Amino acid sequence: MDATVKPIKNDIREAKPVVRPTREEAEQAVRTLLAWAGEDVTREGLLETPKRVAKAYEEFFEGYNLDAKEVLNKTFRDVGGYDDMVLVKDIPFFSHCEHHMVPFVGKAHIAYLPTDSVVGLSKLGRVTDVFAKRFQTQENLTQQIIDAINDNLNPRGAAVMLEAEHMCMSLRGVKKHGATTLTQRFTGVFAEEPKEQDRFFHLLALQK
Ligand SMILES: Nc1nc2c(ncn2[C@@H]2O[C@H](COP(=O)(O)OP(=O)(O)OP(=O)(O)O)[C@@H](O)[C@H]2O)c(=O)[nH]1
Ligand SMILES: [Zn+2]
Repeated sequence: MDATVKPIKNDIREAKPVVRPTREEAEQAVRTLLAWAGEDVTREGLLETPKRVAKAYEEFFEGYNLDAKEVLNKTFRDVGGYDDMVLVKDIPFFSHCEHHMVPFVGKAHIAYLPTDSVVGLSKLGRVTDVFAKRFQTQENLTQQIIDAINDNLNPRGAAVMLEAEHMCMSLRGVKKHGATTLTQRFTGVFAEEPKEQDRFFHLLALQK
């Protein structure tokens, strides 16, 4: 495979290879946008900006190089037979809206009911970033997180809720600053038994 052709990991769209432009082409695209916005791209303050933006993009979108399977492949059995709900709430994340390429920022709440093993708690934050650090819709992000948990942990049930503010709704367009979007997905026992969903919501509502 050509070095510039990379499949997107953990994505149903991964069947289609992605041809990546060179870094120089990416930097040139930044210059084009600056000039289109009305800037003089030769002024001193902007000379290094294309390079900085490319570097920032490598960080914002590193999820395309990450693999959820690798994040979730290490599990532990030595938890005294614990098989009740594990919930990590208020996981901060930011992603970028695929429609406007501006951030949406919020918190993820992720729960699962283990079968016979658990995963390191930090990995739920890491798997959120595997998918958040891509161009996304909030719905797709929610679905990808829960799919990764189900595919890799085989839990009795999983629940994912995201709450986020979309800058494309706050800073431009409709300009509804402070509006929060909630998305949620339940699978397994959480989908089948309302009592389990209620427990999830109850634990989410508990004050620290
Ligand atoms: N469902 C969903 N919509 C999103 C998300 N992020 C942004 N959007 C919406 O995507 C829509 C794109 O609408 P368009 O009419 O194609 O684009 P637009 O003219 O820029 O729309 P406005 O934002 O209304 O100005 C907007 O309504 C956004 O609010 C997301 O994560 N999920
Ligand atoms: Zn948007």
